[in-house]
Amino acid sequence: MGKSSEELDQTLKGDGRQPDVAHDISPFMAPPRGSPALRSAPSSIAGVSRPLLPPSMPPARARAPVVVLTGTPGTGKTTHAQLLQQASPVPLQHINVGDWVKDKGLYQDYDDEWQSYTVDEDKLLDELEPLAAAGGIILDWHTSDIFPERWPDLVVVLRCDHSKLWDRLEKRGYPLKKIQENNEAEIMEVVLDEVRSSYPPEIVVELQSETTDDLEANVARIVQWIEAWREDHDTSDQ
Ligand SMILES: Nc1ncnc2c1ncn2[C@@H]1O[C@H](COP(=O)(O)OP(=O)(O)OP(=O)(O)O)[C@@H](O)[C@H]1O
Repeated sequence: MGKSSEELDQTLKGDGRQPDVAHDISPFMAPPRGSPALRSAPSSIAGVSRPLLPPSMPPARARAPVVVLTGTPGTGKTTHAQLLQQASPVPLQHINVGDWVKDKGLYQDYDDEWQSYTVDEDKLLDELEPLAAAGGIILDWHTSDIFPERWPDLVVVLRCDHSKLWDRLEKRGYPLKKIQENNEAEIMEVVLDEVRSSYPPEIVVELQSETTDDLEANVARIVQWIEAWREDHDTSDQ
């Protein structure tokens, strides 16, 4: 069933990576690309804001869902994606979109000052379109509002207390300016705002990602959602 705390610890310790240019593809550091107006803050972010429900009228198109895992850099998207991939009852391809952009050259240029790539959104969407249509993917990125509304079956926004987030980003060796930008973005709920203005509320869920318990509970919950999605889609005879 769930992972032992030892295994979870191992997953978490395993991060230890150095700052990677792929993780510099940050909407918070790049020159503004239509960043959303900061609307009034949603209510409490403590815990889950709404029940995680399967879609009621699913399109019969895929054997497995498209799950978007988003959140400010450092909130735990990749860690969740890796564990979800292992725990999922259906095969899911984990796409770290930042890495894709870098590896496949899906960018226009690199901004030295902001240490950030300017993503070529058209190229990126063209690359991802067939995968999204086939289903069975986890899209792991801090920018989620460029994905067409029809793509995701579930959008998970990970949240983290800003002081914890600061520590995580500091451990990565991010420059102070970049830590501040991302920290402020988390406080101002920039990603959550983007998601809320891009996708229907019934497919959006906000989850805390501060502890290993959160991590384990979140993954278990998404797995449950996938089970429900499968039943809804009756994938048994495909
Ligand atoms: N729920 C959690 N509990 C404890 N530590 C966590 C949790 N989620 C993530 N972490 C730790 O925080 C760090 C950042 O996690 P991770 O790389 O998964 O974030 P990310 O959102 O994918 O970042 P980026 O957008 O920059 O790729 C890692 O060291 C990871 O182990």
